[in-house]
Amino acid sequence: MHNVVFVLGPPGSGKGTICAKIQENLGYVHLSAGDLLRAERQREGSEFGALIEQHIRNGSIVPVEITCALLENAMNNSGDAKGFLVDGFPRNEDNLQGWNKQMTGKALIQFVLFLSCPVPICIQRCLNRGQGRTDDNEESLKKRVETYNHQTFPIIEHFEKNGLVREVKSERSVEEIYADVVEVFNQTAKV
Ligand SMILES: Nc1ncnc2c1ncn2[C@@H]1O[C@H](COP(=O)(O)OP(=O)(O)OP(=O)(O)O)[C@@H](O)[C@H]1O
Ligand SMILES: Nc1ccn([C@H]2C[C@H](O)[C@@H](COP(=O)(O)O)O2)c(=O)n1
Ligand SMILES: [Mg+2]
Repeated sequence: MHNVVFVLGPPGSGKGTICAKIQENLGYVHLSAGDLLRAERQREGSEFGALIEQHIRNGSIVPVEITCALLENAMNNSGDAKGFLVDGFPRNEDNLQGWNKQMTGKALIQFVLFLSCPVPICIQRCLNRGQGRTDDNEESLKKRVETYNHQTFPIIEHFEKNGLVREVKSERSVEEIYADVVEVFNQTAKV
């Protein structure tokens, strides 16, 4: 049974940055759904490359059958990990239903780490990111924020109703955010 922490928040809220620090210090393995999709997009012979690129540029969400298979494969190939930080997933109802269908009995959701951050700050972070992403532009970001507000935030609200959300305000410095994140993990370990 894989232990899983979902990491959600608007584009540019710092999910990847904070997950990297958690992985470095707390023994969890970071799996970014976006990174896995970008790798699949580039993979020689992938039948999904064009579809993935279209969704990424459009800020829309790839069908869960593709994304969940990549996540499950990565978890199964990660050896005996303490747990997995599943970054940027589930991002919509299709993701959530697909996860429930494919991963029930295989994964236990410990909690959802929600990095909340004002959208204008997030947009500036993405525009300044400098990683050459095809979706770090005004047009794509507009659509990504739209997707987050209308499709992803309802997923966070779903988990909130089940008492699983741990919100950390993320407009602050990385150090301040991470200090609160460590406390969240410490509190979970005590339960
Ligand atoms: N607390 C912070 N303060 C200032 N800059 C930050 C902070 N956290 C992350 N950044 C920077 O903002 C950019 C976006 O961060 P990151 O890639 O971690 O966000 P993300 O939530 O994973 O975004 P996406 O959903 O687009 O993948 C990066 O350039 C990162 O270095
Ligand atoms: N569950 C997911 C996660 C990501 N994607 C696609 C669409 C996103 O805009 C893009 C980039 O994700 P990020 O690296 O910003 O977390 O990847 C998806 O379709 N489904
Ligand atoms: Mg990211």
